[in-house]
Parts: sequence; structure tokens; C-alpha cells
Amino acid sequence: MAVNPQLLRPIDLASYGPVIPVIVLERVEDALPLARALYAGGVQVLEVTLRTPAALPAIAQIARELPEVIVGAGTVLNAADAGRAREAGARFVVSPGYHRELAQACRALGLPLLPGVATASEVMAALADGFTFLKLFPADAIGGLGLLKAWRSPFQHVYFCPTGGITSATAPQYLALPNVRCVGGSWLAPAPSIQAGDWVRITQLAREAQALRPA
Ligand SMILES: O=C(O)C(=O)C[C@H](O)[C@H](O)COP(=O)(O)O
Repeated sequence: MAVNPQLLRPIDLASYGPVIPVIVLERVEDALPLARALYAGGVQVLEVTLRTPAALPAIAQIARELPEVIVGAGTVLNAADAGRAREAGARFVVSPGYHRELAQACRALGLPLLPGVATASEVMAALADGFTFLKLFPADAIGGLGLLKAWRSPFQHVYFCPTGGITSATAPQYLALPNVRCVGGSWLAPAPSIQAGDWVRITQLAREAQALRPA
């Protein structure tokens, strides 16, 4: 699917495929080969977590060199993180939880935010601030499948990207839920494969993830 250069809406992230890879990069020099390997497997949306010093320069390189890829920042915890992500060229940001200050900062920066929630109260807070596409985190640990089935009734127009502990085996069950649009997961970019420069393996994992269908 061709990348729309206009400002994304968070829900648009789900239109590029069923899985958003959650990436942890230890070395900046792995950024481009990794992004190219994922893209070769059909994955266009990448979330690089701000957990390592390599993350921001990696986002900057991907944004500069690979315009066909939509790169965002994960593990965004506050307004300062969002500002740094924006400066590096991130097209969207993902947070593990929700708070209004971060939401306001992202709006001010024109940066689409996929905020994390784990409780009904957090869904209500995000919804009150206009967010209708949310990351459920940590999905597996909090019984995400049952939770999302239960939330369908009170939150009829809220959609989710469950993330946290999801695998290629469990993803199809999540994707089958009517309020799930895509899932997030780190299994497409395993640390040992990145360390070994095994880009062929990562392309294969990406291709398999891209082919996942609802159970
Ligand atoms: O960094 C963030 O913003 C997070 O919220 C955490 C990530 O979503 C999980 O680390 C996903 O990783 P896996 O569970 O290995 O698939």
C-alpha cells in the first residue's frame, strides 16, 4: 500500500497490515538493514522503542532514508519524549499508558498518538480526550482476549491494537475480535536475529506476520 505523506490518523496505522513490529535497537547501524528487511517482508509501519540510546538516531535514519516506511517511536512516556521523537522524524508515537499531558503535547506537535490502556477507567479517560484507537497493554498479561470481548459492549466505537506478550500463535485470536484492528509485537524482530544480522530470517518473520489472518 502506498504511504500517504499527509498526517496520519492513529487508526490509519492499522490499514498497512495486521502486525506492527515493536523494535528494540542496540546499534544504530542495524536500523536501515532491519527496516529494509521488514519492508521486504511487507511490513511498512515500524515502532522503534525509545529504550536505548540508538533509538532516536535510528528513527532519524529510517525517516530520512526510507520514505516508503512509516516509522514511529514507542515507549514514549512524556511530552519531552514526544518532542524528541518528532524532531527525529517519527510519524507517530506509542505510549504504554495514558495521561492527558502527553496527549496534549502530541496534539500540539501534530503527532498521532496510540496511547496504551489497561483498565476501563483508562479507556474512559482516553475516550474523553478524543482517542478512539488505543493500544491494550500488556495484552497477554491482563487477559486481553477476555477483556476485549467484555469491552465491546460498553465501548462500542473504540478499537484496539493489543500489544504485550502476543505471538504469531495468539495474534489470529486477537485479530478475530471485532474491536481489534491490528496487534503489536516484538516477535518479528528478535534480538538474536538483529545481533546476528540475520535479515533473511526477519524478512521471513515479517512475511509470515503480514499473512496472519483472524482465527
Ligand atoms: O515500549 C512500549 O511502549 C511498550 O508498551 C512495551 C511493548 O509494547 C512491548 O514490549 C511489546 O513487546 P512484546 O511483549 O515482546 O511483544
